[in-house]
Amino acid sequence: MAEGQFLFSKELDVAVRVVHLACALCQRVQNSLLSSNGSQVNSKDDDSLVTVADYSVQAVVSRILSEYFGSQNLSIVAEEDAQTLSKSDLLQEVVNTVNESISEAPKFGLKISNVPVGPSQVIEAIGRCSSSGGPKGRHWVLDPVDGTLGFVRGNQYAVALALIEEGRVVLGVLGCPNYPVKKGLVNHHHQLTSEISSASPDMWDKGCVMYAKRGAGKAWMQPLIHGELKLDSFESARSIRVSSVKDPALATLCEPVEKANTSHSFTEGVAHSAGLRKKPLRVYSMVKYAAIARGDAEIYMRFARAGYKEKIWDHAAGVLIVQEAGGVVTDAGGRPLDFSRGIYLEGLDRGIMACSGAVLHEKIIGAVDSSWECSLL
Ligand SMILES: Nc1ncnc2c1ncn2[C@@H]1O[C@H](COP(=O)(O)O)[C@@H](OP(=O)(O)O)[C@H]1O
Ligand SMILES: [Mg+2]
Repeated sequence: MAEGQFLFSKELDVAVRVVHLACALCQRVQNSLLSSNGSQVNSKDDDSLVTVADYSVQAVVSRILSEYFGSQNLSIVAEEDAQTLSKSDLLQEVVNTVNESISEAPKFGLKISNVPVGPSQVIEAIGRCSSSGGPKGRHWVLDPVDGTLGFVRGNQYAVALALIEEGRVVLGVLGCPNYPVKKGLVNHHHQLTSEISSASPDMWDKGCVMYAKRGAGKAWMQPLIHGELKLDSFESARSIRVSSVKDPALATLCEPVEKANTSHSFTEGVAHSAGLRKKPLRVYSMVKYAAIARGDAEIYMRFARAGYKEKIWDHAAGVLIVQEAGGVVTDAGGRPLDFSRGIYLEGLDRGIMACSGAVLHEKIIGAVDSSWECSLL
């Protein structure tokens, strides 16, 4: 048996279970939010949104990782900030949501003390996630709700948890509660199937959790569990693989929905010059990486405005899953993304591109270079 097989086994097991638990939490909050006119949403100082789900997932993940791996030397890099929550009118609802989620942890095979927590413990759990990562040691990286805008709009979002060791991503887990395992991202009419999937007796119609371990050469997908089912083993996991399409004319490009987060006009020019013919799929969150890893799309491009610094929690889990599923992820200069330099992807050359294989990747890199000179980016 390969020596690396057992490396990070416990970490992966806990991370997958905790992401399942977090997805269940998010689904409840998203349902209640959509029926209550957004009373569970605040704006942050940078005008982005934060919800009860963002804070609650961060608190639950922090408590469970501390329980399993000890709080002493635990380093967690995550998006939400305890001080902002302590002043927010969402605090009580967050406390209730955290307690509700922790009480169902056994269903996900997680053991954690079920004594209800109060506001100060929730704030402490969130505050524990203020590590800034770096090149040495082990760091968990969490985006509790990636694509918060998609989340509040009843659309796609993801829960993303990764483990970085000595500056390299070694585990990636991505929960995609509105990405049905069976139906995929688009229907027969090429329309996004992003609305919340309706109740169905078939578990493969539900959202999914994907995961990968560095060096395994494989990535996996499981359906979310619902109702009285328990997550006892990982038998329901199937391996996923990137698409084998090499012809740009047949390739699908994924990109952010928000024009503030990428230059749609630049990527349109690149796509045209590389010979892409299909309409791009605009999708919120790291579900774009999931779509590449599953073979539902071939290319993900992201060109943020000059001066914006990409954060590691928006990429770590997705990048590893795409790579282990057979894809290639680099910056626009063809270099690997550097997760070793703190909370930002420092030194990123222009933009990010994830492709299903080397042939398309090379064509896209070439098209970026030829389009760059004429662009105003
Ligand atoms: N100006 C900007 N350019 C690029 N990305 C941005 C941005 N402002 C915010 N983001 C990031 O884009 C993420 C959403 O990605 P996408 O556009 O692919 O759906 C946000 O994650 P959160 O929703 O977790 O805050 C946020 O971190
Ligand atoms: Mg994010």
